[in-house]
Amino acid sequence: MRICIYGAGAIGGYMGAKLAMAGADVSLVARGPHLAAMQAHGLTLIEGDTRQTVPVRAAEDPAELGVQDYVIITLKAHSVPGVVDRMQALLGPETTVVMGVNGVPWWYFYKLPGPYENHRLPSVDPGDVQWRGIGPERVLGCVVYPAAEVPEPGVIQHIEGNRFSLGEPSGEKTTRAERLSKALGAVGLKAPVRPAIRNEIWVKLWGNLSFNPISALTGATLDVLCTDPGTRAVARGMMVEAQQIAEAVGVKFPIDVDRRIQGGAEVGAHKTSMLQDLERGRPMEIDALVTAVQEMGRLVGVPTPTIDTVLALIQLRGRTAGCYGA
Ligand SMILES: NC(=O)C1=CN([C@@H]2O[C@H](COP(=O)(O)OP(=O)(O)OC[C@H]3O[C@@H](n4cnc5c(N)ncnc54)[C@H](OP(=O)(O)O)[C@@H]3O)[C@@H](O)[C@H]2O)C=CC1
Ligand SMILES: CC(C)(CO)C(=O)C(=O)O
Repeated sequence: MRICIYGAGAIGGYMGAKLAMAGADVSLVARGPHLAAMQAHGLTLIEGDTRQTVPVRAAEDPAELGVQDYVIITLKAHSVPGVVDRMQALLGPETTVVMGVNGVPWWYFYKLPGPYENHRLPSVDPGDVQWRGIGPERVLGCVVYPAAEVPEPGVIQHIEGNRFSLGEPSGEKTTRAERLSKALGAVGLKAPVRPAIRNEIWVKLWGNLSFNPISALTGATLDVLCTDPGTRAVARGMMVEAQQIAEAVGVKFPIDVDRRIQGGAEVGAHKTSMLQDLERGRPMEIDALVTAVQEMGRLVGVPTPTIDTVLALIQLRGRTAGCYGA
């Protein structure tokens, strides 16, 4: 089984290292000093007290890697449209593409029974570039739970978690999903196949939608922003609006808003990825995490006053910092 990880940074590097250490046929697409370090010295994974280095097949140009059975995309959401052309070298008629990316996925409405079936989301897929160039029929949905970082080029620091939930947009149990689940399970990752992956996408998104921009606007860590009465109320307001939107498109939440905020508080003094990106002057994942939810609200007719306010603030914050927009 040939697996290529496209965007082998923190999350893709973690997954890639686990696969490579177990002898799987895995290759990595990366760039810059991180790619150069992996090519020269291999990929190092630090997990707890263990530090292991493994040789990996890594390239910037996917054409060097050939057609794959699975392409696992672990880029930031805003980076995916720009690589669709290059990715074609990895895609054959049977290739499955796993979207290991936070936020509302561009394929969201594919095979979703109801009035919005096959609706497109310009905020995450401008010009339908992914819909046309990857194709929703190739897609296996994924919710990424582990936390990881790249402390220096060629090195992945695993922080916590090992679950990558998988699910077909149609909810069907398929051989391609089961095969990947087994392959990831065999290397020490958890990859359950879910019958309703969108439910899980929203539970994760609840936090990213609200905690991430609030942390970037305030500089606060999760423990603080989830317990400060003012920011907690803002997060709660965003999440309640999001719940109304999600339920309007058939999502069922297994927990309530307050339990989800409590979960965020329990993560502790952790900076969200959006705050980290802002501090490092890197592009922020605003559109997949927040703008797309506003767009879905407009689509289903749910007002989003709290989301609109926070989105306006974080977009301007991102622009003034050179981390968002043109
Ligand atoms: N890190 C985490 O703990 C978690 C992340 N996620 C989600 O997972 C996804 C991936 O995040 P994460 O792993 O942190 O991101 P990273 O930025 O660490 O990884 C993405 C990698 O792709 C590389 N890349 C970008 N564009 C290209 C390109 N055109 N060609 C080749 N390589 C490219 C980046 O290089 P460069 O650095 O040069 O841009 C980087 O090494 C995001 O959606 C994130 O929100 C979800 C849960 C936790
Ligand atoms: C820390 C957490 C869970 C916040 O929602 C996250 O996923 C992120 O930082 O992107």
